[in-house]
Amino acid sequence: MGSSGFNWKLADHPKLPKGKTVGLIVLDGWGEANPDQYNCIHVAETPVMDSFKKGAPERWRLVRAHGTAVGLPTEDDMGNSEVGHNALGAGRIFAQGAKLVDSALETGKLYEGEGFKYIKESFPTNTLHLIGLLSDGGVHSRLDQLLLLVKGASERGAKRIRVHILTDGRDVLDGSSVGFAETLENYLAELREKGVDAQIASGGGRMYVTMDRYENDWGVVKRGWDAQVLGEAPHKFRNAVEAIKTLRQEPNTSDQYLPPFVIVDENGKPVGPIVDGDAVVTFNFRADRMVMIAKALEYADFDKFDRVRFPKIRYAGMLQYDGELKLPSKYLVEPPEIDRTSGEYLTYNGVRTFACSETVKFGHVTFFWNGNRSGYFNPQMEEYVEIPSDSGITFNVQPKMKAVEIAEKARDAILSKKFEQVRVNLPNSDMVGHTGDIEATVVACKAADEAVKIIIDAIEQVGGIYVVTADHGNAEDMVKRNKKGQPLLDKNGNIQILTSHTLQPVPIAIGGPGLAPGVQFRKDVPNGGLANVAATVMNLHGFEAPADYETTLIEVVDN
Ligand SMILES: O=C(O)[C@@H](CO)OP(=O)(O)O
Ligand SMILES: [Mn+2]
Ligand SMILES: [Mn+2]
Repeated sequence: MGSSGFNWKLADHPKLPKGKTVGLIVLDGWGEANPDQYNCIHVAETPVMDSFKKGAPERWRLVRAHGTAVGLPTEDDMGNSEVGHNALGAGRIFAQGAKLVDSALETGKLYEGEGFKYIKESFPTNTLHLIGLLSDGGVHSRLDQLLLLVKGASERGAKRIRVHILTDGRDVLDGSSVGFAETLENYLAELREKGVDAQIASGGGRMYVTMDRYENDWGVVKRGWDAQVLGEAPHKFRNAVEAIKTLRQEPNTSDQYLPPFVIVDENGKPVGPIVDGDAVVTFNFRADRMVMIAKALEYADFDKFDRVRFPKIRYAGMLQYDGELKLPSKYLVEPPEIDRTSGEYLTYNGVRTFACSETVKFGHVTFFWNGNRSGYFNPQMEEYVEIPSDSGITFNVQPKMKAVEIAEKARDAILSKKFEQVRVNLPNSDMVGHTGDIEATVVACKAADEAVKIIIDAIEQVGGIYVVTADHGNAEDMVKRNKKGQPLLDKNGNIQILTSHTLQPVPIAIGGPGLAPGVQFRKDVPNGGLANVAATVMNLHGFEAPADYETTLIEVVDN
């Protein structure tokens, strides 16, 4: 029994034994697609992953990792780490942030909640600031939701609105920011005609300004703070479209890495610093890259960088980003209630867990895995190890990242026999895939494959079981395609590089000496997705999954 009185006891699996070491490997951004020159996984030497597919067809299959299979609004929504790891860890499909915000805006419920009432108190006298990612990528935020929120707020009394934009180029094509900024500018101009003083106030590229995660580099958040709150940045412009167009011409920049800028008036004064009494909304629905800025905006006690000024604001997140820290305390839309995750169950059923990745993905196999909850369920049963990531670089210059270090930590954890589950995320194919550098992504895929080898060799040694899968696609397709699947060319005849995730399914492979001989993938779950993995893994630990979990992918046949 847990402290809440809830019965966490899982039923024994009728056929599968307990106590095996299960190595659970998530390759980040590793999908299955047609083998061509833009499929970096195909181009790379990946003997280990290839052997799973070729060697044991009844223990290798594809699972869905995008759209409704992971709780996103439509089948056109690519997968991402948050929804992917949520599904992997929770074993059920929850309507995710993107969808919840859509419906809260559509029904108007967003405006009736505590969060909106709270920020609304600032409207008569002060400015409403909106900070977030400007694109239609649908991974962290969506432009249409931002426009609806601006409209809704202005109809409910917001007279002065300032938008602090973060340019994307990671979930959408590089170079598309100009268009998104134009759309927003035009919309704000319409509002100005109606008497609302609405403007873009600052900006910067998402990977260089504000949207760091897992405390990899507070300097990123500070650059955003300086521009958004203090109104200070190395670059000053009269409007955002001009800012983006100009700054993109600087060497080594892109939408993702645009330097911070502020918009100034005719006297050179910033148009929208954040001051006492203002309301602030971070409009991203996705959690990981909003937690750090939320801490800076909310915590009186804060020592990560010198804020210079800490204005007394009314701050709300689009969602609550961390369910354990209850951060931020005010929010516009209730987050998905991802409860009773597999990780929590396993701590109550004697399964000791080790989880590891490097900083940039550390929270994926801990925080996301556990339903957007930081910390341990039970520190006696769990150990989480973070390998520090390199910071201040784009990962195409270091495509091997910390794959070997992660794999060696996992290997040692497996050989120590202190854990029944050893879980890792290998970031390479995703992080390097996002840079759009095809050559480097090939190196990244090879490095990930080598890391898998280190871990499954350790599993062999202890007589354990491995489960290798991925959270969504990325490196298997690096080019934008037309409906027929042919690469699209830009005006100059160059292929259009796809930096984003994809809609592709991902592989899952099981094996190892500890796997009971008759275990194989069932044929009757053809539409299986990431949410089916949790029940599968519980089985491999010797338990039946809870009744409301998505069904297991495996069966045990007598042979
Ligand atoms: O980097 C990120 O924030 C996203 C892409 O926007 O990637 P992932 O979902 O793999 O973390
Ligand atoms: Mn991912
Ligand atoms: Mn990614």
